[in-house]
Amino acid sequence: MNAQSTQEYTNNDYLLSVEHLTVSFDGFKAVNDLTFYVDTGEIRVIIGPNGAGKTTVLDLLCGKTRATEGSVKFKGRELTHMREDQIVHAGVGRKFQNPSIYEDLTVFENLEISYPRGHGVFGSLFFQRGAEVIDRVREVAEMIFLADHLDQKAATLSHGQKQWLEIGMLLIQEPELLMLDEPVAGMSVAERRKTAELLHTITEGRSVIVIEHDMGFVEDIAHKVTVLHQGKILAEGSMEKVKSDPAVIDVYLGH
Ligand SMILES: Nc1ncnc2c1ncn2[C@@H]1O[C@H](COP(=O)(O)OP(=O)(O)OP(=O)(O)O)[C@@H](O)[C@H]1O
Repeated sequence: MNAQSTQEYTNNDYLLSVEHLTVSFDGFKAVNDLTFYVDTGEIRVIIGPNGAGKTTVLDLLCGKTRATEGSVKFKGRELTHMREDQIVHAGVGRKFQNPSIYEDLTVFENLEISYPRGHGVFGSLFFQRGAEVIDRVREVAEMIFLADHLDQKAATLSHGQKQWLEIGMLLIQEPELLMLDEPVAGMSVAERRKTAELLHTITEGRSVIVIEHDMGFVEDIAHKVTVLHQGKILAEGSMEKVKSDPAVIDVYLGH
């Protein structure tokens, strides 16, 4: 093994190793020399003021934005040179802020289309609906609290149910790392509570990275919190620790 490949596999203890990750937009470093590690089974929450670089970090991890420098290793594989679809295939799922579900299809059909063998809308037209798929759709629908809504058109779901459906569409692909950008924005208190329950259920054998502004929700879900400020880590640790950090109170929580 040469020196470079030895270095590439240094942090296999973690599901995700992000090291010295940097992206520069015309000289402005939106993410600046970021290093953090995520364990299997961990729920990591990224918080920080507007413009801190939170969404850009997820964009870098899922391949939507190319890193200028640094490395992202997922199960020991370098992701920074892979295309978005290759990263999805490697086991990384990303949910954006606005749900991208098919409103005219039922809950069942939305989940079925997302089943890996379905290969999107066109592939699924020629796709035999086997018992295996039906079982998996039912199992995921149960997890996302939509088992009694399988025949309902997605358009008629509440805002919270649509968010859960999209999480379900990712879960059916069995990602080992799931990234969620503000999953409870616009949800009722009851829906937030159920979403926290859902996140705790789905971390069995996988990790979740969540960007969130709702501190009550962060307290409910976070195993560890990373606070970003101006593209850098300001603080990291338990919610308890981060909450009482004067620098965090100064730039974020005190506002
Ligand atoms: N493609 C881009 N080109 C130029 N600047 C960008 C680009 N993407 C993000 N930025 C800038 O990078 C900074 C970080 O943005 P980002 O959206 O990651 O912040 P954020 O922490 O997610 O903020 P918010 O909480 O408001 O969503 C901002 O100043 C933003 O204007």
